[in-house]
Amino acid sequence: MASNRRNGANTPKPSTPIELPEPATRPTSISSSTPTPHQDRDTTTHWITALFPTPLETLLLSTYPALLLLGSLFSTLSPTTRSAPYNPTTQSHPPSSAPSYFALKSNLLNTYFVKIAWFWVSLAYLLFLVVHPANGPGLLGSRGLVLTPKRLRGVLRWAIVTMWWGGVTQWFFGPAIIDRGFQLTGGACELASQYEGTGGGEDFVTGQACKAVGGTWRGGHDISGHVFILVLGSAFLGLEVLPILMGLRDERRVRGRDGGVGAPERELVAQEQEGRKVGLGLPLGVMGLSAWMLLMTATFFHTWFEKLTGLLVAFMGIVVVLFLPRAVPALRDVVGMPGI
Ligand SMILES: CCCCC/C=C\C/C=C\C/C=C\C/C=C\CCCC(=O)SCCNC(=O)CCNC(=O)[C@H](O)C(C)(C)COP(=O)(O)OP(=O)(O)OC[C@H]1O[C@@H](n2cnc3c(N)ncnc32)[C@H](O)[C@@H]1OP(=O)(O)O
Repeated sequence: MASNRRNGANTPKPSTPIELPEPATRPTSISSSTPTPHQDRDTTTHWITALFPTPLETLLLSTYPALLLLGSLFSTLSPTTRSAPYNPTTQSHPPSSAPSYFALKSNLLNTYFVKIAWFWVSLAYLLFLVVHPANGPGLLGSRGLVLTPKRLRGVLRWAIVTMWWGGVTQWFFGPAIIDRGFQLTGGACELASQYEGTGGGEDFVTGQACKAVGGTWRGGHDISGHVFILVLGSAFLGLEVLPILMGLRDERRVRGRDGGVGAPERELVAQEQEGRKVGLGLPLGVMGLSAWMLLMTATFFHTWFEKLTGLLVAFMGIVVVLFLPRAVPALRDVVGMPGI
């Protein structure tokens, strides 16, 4: 239904549509003109429908709530997990009675993947930008790296998503948004006895600082940082590479005048194929690991409400960077859209 409307079956076309080179998965025309009064209603409808995800994007985005539900359901139904003691303060099962290897905080994927997940997401995305031929002549080609507008806008979208990750988990003009939310909902640092009577628990305004002095970060709502970072990173990567995966935009393929592929062109085609493999391999790998760790997080850690808020805060960043520009031409002119 939504896709029919987006494809213009029922919606009158705005007067001066910008001709964007649209991949198959995008809305077909987006107006940048100032609406005249009689166009207001149509323009509003168009503005809203432009924000809707395409069917493929809906499929990608709905895997996140589905994985969270699946994990939560498994933890409720599995007799082993249900009967294992759970400590809400540490948000985990005590290691001595952990129902699975992935229920341990020290599991290898948690230590080397999730705990530094933004490094992996950034590496995968920046590599995709610099080697994949859909973004312009790439690092692996004999023509060398060309700084195309697509690459610059891609870096800008990454920078904005990175700022959202940083603001939510690291620093937001003081404590990060997760820590501020925890305190606003009544949470505080309960200090170990040796610190009592010194500065007081109020001195420790982040969960990390509190745990570092042996205190307990207790009482407020703690958004799941794991759900947040896994969803934000993998949805960003997924929505960025989807148009290239599905649209099969092959405009950089080099052909001779007769339409055939000659010897120098063959070399270029081989380089481009290498760029495609390397460029897409890491993002897809990071997405796969994220899906697995999201399932494990949903199964063994956090309450359902902490997982839900982690998901919603991640989606907020995705909507602003990847969906809002479709409806706001001024924003689109600056940050662009994936694949375009
Ligand atoms: C065209 C021009 C191109 C220009 C570019 C040029 C070249 C490009 C080429 C190459 C580029 C090369 C390099 C670029 C690469 C990078 C640049 C970017 C640099 C970086 O960017 S570098 C930053 C790295 N830095 C991170 O990336 C940190 C990520 N980190 C976090 O942001 C937090 O850490 C977070 C969100 C994870 C908070 O998490 P949290 O752990 O505190 O909180 P949560 O509420 O989720 O968990 C409560 C308790 O449950 C446990 N728990 C839950 N789920 C679990 C599970 N599934 N398994 C085991 N334990 C689990 C937890 O372990 C915790 O336990 P406990 O507190 O005791 O640890």
